Amino acid sequence: MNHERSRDLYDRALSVMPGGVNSSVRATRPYPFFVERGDGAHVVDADGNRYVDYVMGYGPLLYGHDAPEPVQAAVQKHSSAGPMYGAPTEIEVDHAEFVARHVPSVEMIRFVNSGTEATVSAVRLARGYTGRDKIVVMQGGYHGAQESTLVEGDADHPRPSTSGIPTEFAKHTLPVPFNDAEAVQEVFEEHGDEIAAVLVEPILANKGIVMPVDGYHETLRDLCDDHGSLLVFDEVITGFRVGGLGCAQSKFGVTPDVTTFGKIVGGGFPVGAIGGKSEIIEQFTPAGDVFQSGTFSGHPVTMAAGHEYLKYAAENDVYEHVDRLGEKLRRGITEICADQAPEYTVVGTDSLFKTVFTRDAPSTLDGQCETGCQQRPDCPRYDHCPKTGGDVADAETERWERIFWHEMKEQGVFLTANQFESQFVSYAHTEEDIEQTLEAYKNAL
Ligand SMILES: Cc1ncc(COP(=O)(O)O)c(C=O)c1O
Ligand SMILES: N[C@H](C=O)CCC(=O)O
Repeated sequence: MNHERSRDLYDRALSVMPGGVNSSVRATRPYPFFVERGDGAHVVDADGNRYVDYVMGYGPLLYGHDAPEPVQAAVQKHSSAGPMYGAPTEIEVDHAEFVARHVPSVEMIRFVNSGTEATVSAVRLARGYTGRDKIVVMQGGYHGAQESTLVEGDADHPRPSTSGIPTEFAKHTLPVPFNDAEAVQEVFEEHGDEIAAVLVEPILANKGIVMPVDGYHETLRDLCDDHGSLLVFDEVITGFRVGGLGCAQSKFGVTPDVTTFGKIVGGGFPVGAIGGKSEIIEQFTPAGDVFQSGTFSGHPVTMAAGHEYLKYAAENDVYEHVDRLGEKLRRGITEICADQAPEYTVVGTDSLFKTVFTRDAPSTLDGQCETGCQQRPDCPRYDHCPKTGGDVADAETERWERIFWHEMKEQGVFLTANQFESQFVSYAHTEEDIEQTLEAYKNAL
């Protein structure tokens, strides 16, 4: 493939943008391809190369690059009618009502502009509501570019995971290993009456894809109830992707006090949201005294796109389609791995998928699970499935980034460029795309 124009654009970008990009994950080595346009499930780069796209904007694009006609019409209508006012609009109410109707934990919602803004506001809300400072997070969890959660280490020795965050800030954050009930119980024994919230992605979706083991979310729910802390599900990735319109909380049958959203709820436009019980969400200003505000919040174009996105999903076979193709991909890749790379583990659920380049040979070689990792105890590879962020951090990340990702790209398949980011099937993907992708996996692996 020829990438000359992308290389030239990257040269120009490097002199005016740090690392040549506006978000770190885009800086693939030796240089990223620059996208000219999307087309259904595909993207076309500046050199005219076409790829089957599983990055899907890192998750928002449930329909691929051609939104259904009602979405496009609503976006055009609202952009030509304003596009914004600094005053409330009916479409914000429509969208809030829709989300509240479908997501078990949501009675009220505040829309913001990014997933990061949603989790920042959720943490402030939890602290304001409980009058406590500490939050529990999962090692390997990701909640955007915010001070309270860019923290690594463990509950005894938390430290900022990036420069620019005062060490003092990190002492209010208690990281625990995902899926380890004992570890979080111990933290509650020691700090129970100081903990404002447990903030957790219901599925770790920024560290490979790690499913919760049976009973883990129930344990978190019980601990929060017993200690007067809030359970916050960060559904920025899983929201309206896993578990359909009820989100991951309906799939797992555990209702958090607060849910953060982003990505799909904005229909491809910048968005975030914090939803939950009225009694809690009403602590936000101006109803309550936890300050929260934003010039672009509830932007009519975003609200219209998000609302039509979700309405279309409610009225069509969207989740049936993306989940079926997701399963087909996971099964196909699992079969290829069983044959060519049995030490690798296929993970994911619904329309999420990833291959974790696990280093150790599996403890059981006589059968791969059929649909990728669902953390089912009866699966022959249950022990081998990643259970924590640390299990994925140990995978062969260099092999993914330096070799595999490039091989796939050269065969016309655009995957997320590191071992940790999820990949997404959209409504625009076809059986033919899946076949092409599996053929590429076969060659690349
Ligand atoms: C689970 C989760 N929370 C929060 C965020 C932050 O969202 P944004 O990038 O829109 O700020 C992301 C992704 O970036 C995410 O995956
Ligand atoms: N991990 C992030 C969200 O899911 C990747 C998107 C980004 O930060 O650009």
